Amino acid sequence: MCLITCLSLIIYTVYYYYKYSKRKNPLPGPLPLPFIGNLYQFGFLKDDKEISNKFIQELFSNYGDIFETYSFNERIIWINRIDLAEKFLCDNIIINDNNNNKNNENLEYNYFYLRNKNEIKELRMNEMGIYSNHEYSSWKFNRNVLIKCVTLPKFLKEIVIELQEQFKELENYWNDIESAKSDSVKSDSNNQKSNFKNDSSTTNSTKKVRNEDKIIDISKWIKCFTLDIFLQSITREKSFSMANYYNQIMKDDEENKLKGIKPILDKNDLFVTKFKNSLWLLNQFNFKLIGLPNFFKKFFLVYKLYYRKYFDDYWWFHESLLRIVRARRLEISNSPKEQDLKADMLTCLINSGLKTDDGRSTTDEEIVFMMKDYLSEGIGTISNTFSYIIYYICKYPTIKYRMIEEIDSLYNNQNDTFTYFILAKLYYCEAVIKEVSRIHSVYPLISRISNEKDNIGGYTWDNGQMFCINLHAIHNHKYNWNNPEEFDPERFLYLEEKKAEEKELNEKDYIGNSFVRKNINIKDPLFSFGIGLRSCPAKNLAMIILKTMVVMFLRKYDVILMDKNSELQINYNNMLNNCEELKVKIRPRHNNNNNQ
Ligand code: HEM
Repeated sequence: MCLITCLSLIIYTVYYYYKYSKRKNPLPGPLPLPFIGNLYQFGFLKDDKEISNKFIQELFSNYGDIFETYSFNERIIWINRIDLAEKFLCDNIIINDNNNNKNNENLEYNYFYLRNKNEIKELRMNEMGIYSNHEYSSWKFNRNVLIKCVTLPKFLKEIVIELQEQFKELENYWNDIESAKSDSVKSDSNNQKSNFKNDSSTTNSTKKVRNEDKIIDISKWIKCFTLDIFLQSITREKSFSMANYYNQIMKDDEENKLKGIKPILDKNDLFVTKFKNSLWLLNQFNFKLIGLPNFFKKFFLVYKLYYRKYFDDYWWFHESLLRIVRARRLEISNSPKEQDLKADMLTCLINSGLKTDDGRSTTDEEIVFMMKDYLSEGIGTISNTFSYIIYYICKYPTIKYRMIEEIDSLYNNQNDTFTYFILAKLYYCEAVIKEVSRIHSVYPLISRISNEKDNIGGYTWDNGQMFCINLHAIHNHKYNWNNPEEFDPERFLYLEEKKAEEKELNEKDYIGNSFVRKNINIKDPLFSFGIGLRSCPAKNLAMIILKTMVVMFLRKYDVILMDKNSELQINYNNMLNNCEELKVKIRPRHNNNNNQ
């Protein structure tokens, strides 16, 4: 028996490498192993945290602009230069219909699919929502509803106000946590005090300022802050992630800990845990199990048992959202017509889906899947981008002070609530956000599957070929950018000013500037929000949220890194480059008399 098994394995291995040597369009890349391909190098068999985006970037340095890897038996072609990815940029639909007959049933769209279709049916993620949806008409319908919501001026106005309310809560927690110990301030101030710009309060009382310094892990606070704002907008109930985190920090301080609301905090914690587990499960199917035959996903008992807990949490979370949608729908239908409804995300999703261009309304289930998209796509991207912004402006204080200057010139009073209209004037802050997104992609990789035979990178590929587009490599490639390793927001300032001046982009204007155009038909050189048909439908909303957060923070606080030589601590997890820790010292600026 043993001999037969060994013999079969040897025969399979020989056959595997024979087929590998005869593959169409051989490209450079690491040698795959039978059954698992290159997954052992991607850390598949280890803990999630060890999957390294760094490894992918190393492959790029070793194998160049186009290379290949294997996930189980699925061959993946990696694209690392923008001209090779030009076909994916198209946001028009390529119709594969021989009779040129616009019959919906016969339409096929190239590069519409992000992954293979063989994800587990049980999760229903291939037919609902946006991100994982494989059904074109359902995807388009849902995407349009979401776009309608996230571009509604009423929604945008409200979210900017909500952010400011929430920020006040965050500040209250910051005020309550122990001020930086004078010892640490003293030793630290020797090295770093000069980094804090001399604001008026520094001269008033050094002692007072010292006591107001706070040492915080801003990446953790901002994750909780974003979680709260998104959960609140989707559930219409107060969420308590910041409160929970505060209690965690104050665990030894019984006096200051929040105790009265413990049952509420526990309820929130349970909800967040279920949400995180269902997100984890989605990502397993979307990305980790690419290439695993569906047979194993469906029938492999150990596999099913291993994931059981996550399946249960997935459906627990789903049912909870469903109950929330039904209750809100009822509330809306019972409210008087003349009543002005709040513009939270849930209300907008329900209302925008009531009468759509397609002449049908969204079902409760569809709304639940969109809510999940909103949460899963919004929270990590926003919070991590904000942490990177803080990191880079600490590394480049002159840039930080120029942002502060721009903010101060627009907002006289630190305590006034501001509207979202004024955010459009923050050209420099926007340029900084874009430069941070370029140099450090929070979402470094995206994937596409061809639906028809096509030529990419000078090779002809059959339909069903999977491509991975390395946004991080594209954003840092010498082919497109002058001195890509330099952190230089000016390159985007130029684009923004040009945009404002001319309204329409004139491609020639970019030649010779920071973005080097090589006859590529690209309107915007930054791809942090993805590429083409499936690009992020909420990029405007994301920019509004990020700018609001930057204004709220910088008009009140100055910030420095605890360790000015520290590197960003990043883990590639759930498709995102997650900032694990960012210890900073913050100091109220007090440069406004109204704030005293
Ligand atoms: C800084 C913030 C954000 C970044 C960097 C970002 C980036 C991205 C990227 C790279 C993609 C994949 C696109 C592709 O495959 O080509 C994507 C898709 C998506 N994003 Fe965002 N995103 C951000 C914020 C948000 C927010 C706040 C939402 C909430 C509504 C959102 C909702 C989505 C959805 C639903 C998709 C799937 C689109 C589709 O498949 O059609 N994103 N995003």
